[in-house]
Amino acid sequence: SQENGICTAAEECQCMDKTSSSKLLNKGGTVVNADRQQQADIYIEDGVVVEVQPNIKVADEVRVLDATGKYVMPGGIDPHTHLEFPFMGQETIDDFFSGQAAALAGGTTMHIDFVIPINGSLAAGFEAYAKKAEKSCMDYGFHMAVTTWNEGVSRDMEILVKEKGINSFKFFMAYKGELMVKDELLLQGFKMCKALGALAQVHAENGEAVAEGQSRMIELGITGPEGHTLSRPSMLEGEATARAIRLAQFVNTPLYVVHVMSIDALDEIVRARQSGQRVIGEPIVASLVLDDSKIWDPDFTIAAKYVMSPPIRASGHNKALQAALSTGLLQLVGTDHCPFNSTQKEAGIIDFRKIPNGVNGIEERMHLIWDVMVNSGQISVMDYVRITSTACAHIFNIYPRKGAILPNSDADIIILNPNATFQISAKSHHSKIDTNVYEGWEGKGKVEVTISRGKVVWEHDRLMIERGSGRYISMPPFGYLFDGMDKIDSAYLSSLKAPVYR
Ligand SMILES: NC(=O)NCCC(=O)O
Ligand SMILES: [Zn+2]
Repeated sequence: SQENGICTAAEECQCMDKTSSSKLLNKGGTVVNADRQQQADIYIEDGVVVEVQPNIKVADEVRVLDATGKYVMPGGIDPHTHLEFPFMGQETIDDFFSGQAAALAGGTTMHIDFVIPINGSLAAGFEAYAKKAEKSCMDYGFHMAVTTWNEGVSRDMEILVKEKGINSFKFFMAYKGELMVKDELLLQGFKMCKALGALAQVHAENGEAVAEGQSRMIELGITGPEGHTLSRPSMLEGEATARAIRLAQFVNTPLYVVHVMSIDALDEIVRARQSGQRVIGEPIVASLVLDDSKIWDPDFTIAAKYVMSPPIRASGHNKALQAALSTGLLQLVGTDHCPFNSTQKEAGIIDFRKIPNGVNGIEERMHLIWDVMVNSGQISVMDYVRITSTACAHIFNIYPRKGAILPNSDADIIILNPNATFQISAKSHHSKIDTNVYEGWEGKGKVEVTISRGKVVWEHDRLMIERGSGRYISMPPFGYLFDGMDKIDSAYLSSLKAPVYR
C-alpha cells in the first residue's frame, strides 16, 4: 500500500503498526512553545499531551521517539488555504486529502480553509465543503466567504457561528463580477460580524480600479502574465486596506487582513495598530520570500505559475514584510495555498485575465519560514512557534487545544532537525500541482517527524496517513480580539454628547 512514499491503507500496511500506538514518548529534545523553551520529554496518550517534563519514565510497550539535538514544536497551523476551490472557471488541483498530505509532510497539522457560498448561499457552501472535507487526514477548520447580502445571508451567518463552529467571515474587495463586494456590503457584514463575535477578514484590493488597470493593459497590447502584475499595483492594495481599516474602525470591530503583499498595505496596518485599532496582518510565504522577477520570464508556464492576487511585489516589499513580522507588526504567516496545474494556468495563455490566480505553499511554509526568518537570525525559535502556530490558535480561539505543547493540548507536534537540509521540487513534493513556485530552493532545518493527534504521520520521508481520520475543529466566537470592545462602544456613546434635548 505504498504509493509515492504515501501509505494510505491503514488497516493493511505494516508501516502503520509502529506508528498507530496510542502511547508515545518524545524524548530528549528542546520543547519550544511561544513563551518558553525547555529540555523536556513529552508523554502522549490517545492523541493528547499528558505530560511535559524532563526524564519521564514509561512502560516498555510505549513507543519512544528520540529527539536529541532537535527542536520539538507545535505543529504548524496554516490560516489561509483553498482546497477544492472552484475559481475562475477551474478548481484547485489539491483536494482535502492531497493538500493535507502535503501539509503534513511539511510540518503543518491544521489548516483553515475558505468556504465559498453556492449561488450566494452560505449554508449550501458550508454543506458542500463539509462533504469535500470528509476525506481529510488532518484537522481543519473553516472560514466563510460572504459574497452577497440579504436576510438569508445574515441568518446563515448567525447559524454558522452559533451552531457550526465558524468564527470568521471573509469579504473580497477584488474580483469584480465574481466574488467582489461593495462598501455597503462590507459595512453590513462588519456589523454582523461584530454582533456575532466573529472576525471580519478582507482580501484588500480595489476591484474597480483593478478592472480598469486590466483594460488598460489589454489596450496597450500587454496580454501576458506581466499584465497581471502591472494592472494591480500596490497602491490599490494600500487603498483597499486603508478603506477596510477605516470601515472596521467606524463599526468598531476587529479586522484581519489576509495575504498582506506590499509595504502599502503594511503601512496602513501599522498606522492603525499604532492608533490602538485591533487589526491583524497576515503576510504569506510568497510575499515574504519571493519577488516579482519571474513574472517577466519569456516562458509562459514559468511566469504564469507566479500569478496570484494581490500580486507578488518587486523586491524590497518582501524584506519590509519580514522585518514587520519579526517585530510583531504583523502577527502570523499563511500560505494562500491555491494550486492550479500548468495546464489550468494555460486558460490565460492569450489573456492574463483568465489565468487562474494562486500559488502553492502549504507544504513549504514551515521550512521556508525557518530558513528565511530563523536561520537569518531575524527571529527566535519561540517567535517561529508564535508566527507559524500559536498566534493563529489565539486569533481563532482554539488555544491551548492547538498551538501549544501543554498537558491536555492535542498532540500535534513536529520534530525539526536544525542541521538537516531540505530541497524543494515539484518532482518530490506531495501536492498534486505539477509546478512549484519555490522550485530548486535548498535550505537548512528539516521537519523530520510530524505527529498528528498523537500519531506519527511523517517519518523517514514517508507519509503514513489515513483518509477520513482528520477532524473538523469548531472555533468559538468572541476570541480575545473582542475583549473590552463593549467598553469602547460605551465610551463612544458617552462621547457623543447627544441627543441634545431642546
Ligand atoms: N490569492 C489568489 O490569487 N488566489 C486565491 C483567492 C484569493 O485568496 O484571493
Ligand atoms: Zn484573496
